[in-house]
Amino acid sequence: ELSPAVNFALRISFYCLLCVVSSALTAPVCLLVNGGRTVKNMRIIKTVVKTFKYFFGLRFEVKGLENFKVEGPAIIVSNHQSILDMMGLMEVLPDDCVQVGKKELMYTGSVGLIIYLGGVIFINRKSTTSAKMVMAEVAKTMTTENVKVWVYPEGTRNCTGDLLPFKKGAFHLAVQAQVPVIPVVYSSFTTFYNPKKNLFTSGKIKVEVLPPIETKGLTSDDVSDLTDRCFRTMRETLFRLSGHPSEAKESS
Ligand SMILES: CCCCC/C=C\C/C=C\CCCCCCCC(=O)SCCNC(=O)CCNC(=O)[C@H](O)C(C)(C)COP(=O)(O)OP(=O)(O)OC[C@H]1O[C@@H](n2cnc3c(N)ncnc32)[C@H](O)[C@@H]1OP(=O)(O)O
Ligand SMILES: CCCCCCCC/C=C\CCCCCCCC(=O)OC[C@@H](O)COP(=O)(O)O
Repeated sequence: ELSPAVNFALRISFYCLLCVVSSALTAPVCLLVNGGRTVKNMRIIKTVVKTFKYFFGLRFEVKGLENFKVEGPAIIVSNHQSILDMMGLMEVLPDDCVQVGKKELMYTGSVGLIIYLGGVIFINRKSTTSAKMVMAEVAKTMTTENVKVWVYPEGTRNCTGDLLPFKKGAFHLAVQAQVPVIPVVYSSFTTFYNPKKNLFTSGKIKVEVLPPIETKGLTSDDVSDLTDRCFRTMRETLFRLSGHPSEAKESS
């Protein structure tokens, strides 16, 4: 029998290998079908990534997909626990939706290439000014190009079973473009995935797409309130989905 540490390392290495190999095989398909960097490639990437869950015994139980059916663009915000999130992302990703990612992801070989081809917007987290400039540009183009933008407002991975405080970029973006915010919550992975405990087994992930929060008429003065409201709703949902109702009560 393998030790938990070896078992964990093998499973994570296999996940990374799957990502690297699938990206190398999918990139030429994206180039042939769509000719270059475009959000249309996300449909191809999604089809491939949706098969990954079977290798790891993961099941997704999704509710509220109808909440994505808003007219035109929107900002989607969700909790970010692990590199495994890419499976959960592709499980629910609506058409014409790009993600905001850290620019370091560009330098991960074939994975960087596929992420680039899928139209991911890269930001430099070390420079607030440049990140804000990129986000302001996105606010302009998302309306003209009719795309949704997926942001992880915690700004980094966090697998503690709770949320980190939200950064405000996504909410500035929503107010600048006057588009709704759609929160998406994934239940905590902690029962089946915990790198500190070398835990990575099969498991079930509950996903809930919450009703859109309108931003029409809001100004930059309202961004903090909008951020807080979204944070509270998502935290309550996270605890409800993950089975920690007492903590949800304490936070309200
Ligand atoms: C086929 C096989 C495939 C194999 C599988 C592989 C992959 C699948 C394919 C594709 C999927 C790719 C998915 C990629 C996911 C990547 C996920 C990530 O990388 S998460 C990390 C990066 N994302 C983020 O950081 C987003 C969240 N962060 C923010 O929104 C931040 O606010 C920020 C804009 C980045 C700026 O952050 P910074 O820390 O520098 O500053 P603050 O947030 O503290 O803000 C300072 C200050 O400025 C105000 N502010 C912020 N933004 C704006 C704005 N746009 N306009 C005006 N003002 C702004 C903010 O309010 C603060 O002011 P104050 O404190 O007064 O409120
Ligand atoms: C030639 C270079 C070769 C490098 C090989 C690297 C191989 C990488 C392999 C697999 C990675 C698959 C992961 C898919 C994308 C994951 C996106 C992601 O989850 O990024 C983390 C980011 O959101 C937050 O970063 P931090 O938590 O702040 O850190």
